[in-house]
Amino acid sequence: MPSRPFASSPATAVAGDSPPVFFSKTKVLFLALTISASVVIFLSVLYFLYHLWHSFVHRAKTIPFDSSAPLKLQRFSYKELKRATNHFDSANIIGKGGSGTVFRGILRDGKSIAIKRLDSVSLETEREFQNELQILGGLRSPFLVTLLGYCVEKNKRVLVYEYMPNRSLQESLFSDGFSGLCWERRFDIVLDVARALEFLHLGCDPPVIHGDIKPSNVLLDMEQRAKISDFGLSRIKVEGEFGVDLFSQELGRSQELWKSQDYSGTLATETPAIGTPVESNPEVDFALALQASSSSKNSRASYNVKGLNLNSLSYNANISNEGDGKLGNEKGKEVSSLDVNGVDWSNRFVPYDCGIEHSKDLNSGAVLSVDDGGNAKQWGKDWWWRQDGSGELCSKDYVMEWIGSQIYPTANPDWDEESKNISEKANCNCSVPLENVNGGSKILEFGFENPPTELERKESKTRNNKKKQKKMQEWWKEENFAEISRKSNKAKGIKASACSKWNKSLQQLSHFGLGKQFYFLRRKRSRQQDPNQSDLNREFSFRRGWKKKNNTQSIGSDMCSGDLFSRELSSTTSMRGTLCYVAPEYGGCGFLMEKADIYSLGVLILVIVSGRRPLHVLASPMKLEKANLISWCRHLAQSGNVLELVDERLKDEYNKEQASLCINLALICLQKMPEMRPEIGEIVKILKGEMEIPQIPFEFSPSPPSKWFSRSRRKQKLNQE
Ligand SMILES: Nc1ncnc2c1ncn2[C@@H]1O[C@H](COP(=O)(O)OP(=O)(O)OP(=O)(O)O)[C@@H](O)[C@H]1O
Repeated sequence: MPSRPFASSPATAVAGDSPPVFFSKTKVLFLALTISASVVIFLSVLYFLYHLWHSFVHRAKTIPFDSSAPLKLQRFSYKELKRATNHFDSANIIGKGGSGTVFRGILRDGKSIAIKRLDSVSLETEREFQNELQILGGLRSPFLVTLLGYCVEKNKRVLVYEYMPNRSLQESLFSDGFSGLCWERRFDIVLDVARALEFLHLGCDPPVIHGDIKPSNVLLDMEQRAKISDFGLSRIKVEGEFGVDLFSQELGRSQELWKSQDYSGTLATETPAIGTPVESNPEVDFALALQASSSSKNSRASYNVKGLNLNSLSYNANISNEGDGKLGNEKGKEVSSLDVNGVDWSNRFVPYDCGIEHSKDLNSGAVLSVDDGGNAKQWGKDWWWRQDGSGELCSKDYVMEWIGSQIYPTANPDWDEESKNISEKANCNCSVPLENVNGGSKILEFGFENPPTELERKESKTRNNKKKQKKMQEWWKEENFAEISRKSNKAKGIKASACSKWNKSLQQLSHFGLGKQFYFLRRKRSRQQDPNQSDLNREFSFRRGWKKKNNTQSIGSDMCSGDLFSRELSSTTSMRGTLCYVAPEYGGCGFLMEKADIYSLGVLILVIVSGRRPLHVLASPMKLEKANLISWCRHLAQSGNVLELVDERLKDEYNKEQASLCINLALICLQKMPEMRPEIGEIVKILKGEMEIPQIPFEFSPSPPSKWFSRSRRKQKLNQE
């Protein structure tokens, strides 16, 4: 049987029948496809690699806030911290700030820690607590104090830091017990602080603005290298050029609500004390204050702050419901989350045990829109604009009034003839604070918080002090005539706004009486709150408002705060920063920008080099020209003798070249126009000797009366204005 021939396969048939052209066409097509696919793949890989490289390069430069990452901070129990500090024994107190007391503690493993226990839970402290956790908690740098953890239990708020054995620069420079710092250390500290700011401004993405650079926030480690701390007032620069903080918007708003609804409770409900009396404040920054008062108003640029998820209303309401200010017991609720430019803060919350509930409305993407022309009634708008000076007086005004009240109604022991001799002795040490010179009680006369009693007034009369006071008043009035008229017009304008009791009171008074009025208003208010509490036992902090004076003398800033006034100019919704260190353009009314930190750095450099406080009123009026460190420095720069500013305690043991570099650099940082101040990167380079220092500008600020600032010249200046 013949075998069945194999049927030819179609392929064979095709191969056999088709012309070779078909084959070549397919081949070409196949080849083309392969090549183009490979090219696409190659390009994609190339693109991917480029992206990888690009992000790697960027990552190397900055530390992005990984907002989605939960905080890697240890949560301590209150019990644990209590044990570490021996029941918060006063013997373990290492410092006291505006918001709380700092204790030294030792953990079970023997590690030393610093524990900051907030005095009370108010909206202010809450904001600062959160700021500290969310900003400092997310940053690691050898130039920043490390935040190790926190404790949140009921109404207790505690922050745990690495322990800095040499405490603060404030103590090293001004405390009697400290031997002082040699020049090399001082220069290193200047460089360390500059590098810390370099890290915050340039090394972080988005940049962080510290907002409160001052000696008590510069802590020293074992080797006396500096690290900066206290991020309670810091801001993350998130939107365009404006520094926006995480909490002030909502808390500012909440505070308004809180005040208006007059909640009762154990939580501090005090209005942020603005322009209220200062208990023991021996120092006044004339030049800065006047300079601040004369600087132009902040611009009212329109902008948006998007996606601010606010639940402080519910937070607020929750507190109010509780009545006693205690917070409930719900777990894992966030205090707030902020979504700005894609930055989602929702995961960066402190897991609270307390009943802080989400507000559905607010968390469903509420948008805070700040637009000058717009009519949007979103959250925070009222607060924002009030802060900008459209309704309430801003810190500049308060500073003016404060100075007026200082010169006008009080007997100032600093200008006392009799105290001259004592202080002259004290002047040997150029940084002897006033309280050391005159004794603690005398300070009360100087301060704003404690106007002189009848007895003190009589005493001051017998000392024939009036003449000098009058002289000062005249000088001050003359110096600020234009400003006063402007302000009184403004006060009339405020009448219409009917903003608050404060403003109503303001318009009824002449400018010089305002300080006094603040005092009485405040006094009345505090008595209403606690009739048994003596005003003398309280002290004023701009940051915290009135607070009870702690009898325990700690080594901290309270104790050595000769610059009591420079201690705190608030973290209230309308005033932030520390007077004498705060930039004039900011002054609590403007937007916190990097250049505000640069200004504070300028003041700090002068303080470090001179070993003096920014404002150091000595006992003789003749010394007033030296009272204001900044204006004295400017004066010395004009006469080409900046080295006179160097701390006398250093004798001749300092590097003259470095010292004049520091002073000149400080002068550049202290320019009124923020744009004229150098960037932090340049400052670091200048300090390292990698860049030439720019030419020193001469920027004059109003100065106290002295031989070198004649009356005719002042009048001329006024006319020019
Ligand atoms: N980590 C720390 N290690 C050692 N001492 C510390 C530490 N943190 C704070 N202190 C001390 O406690 C003092 C008070 O610090 P705190 O930050 O509470 O207040 P402040 O900066 O003086 O004022 P404010 O908080 O009102 O700005 C500091 O001046 C310092 O002496």
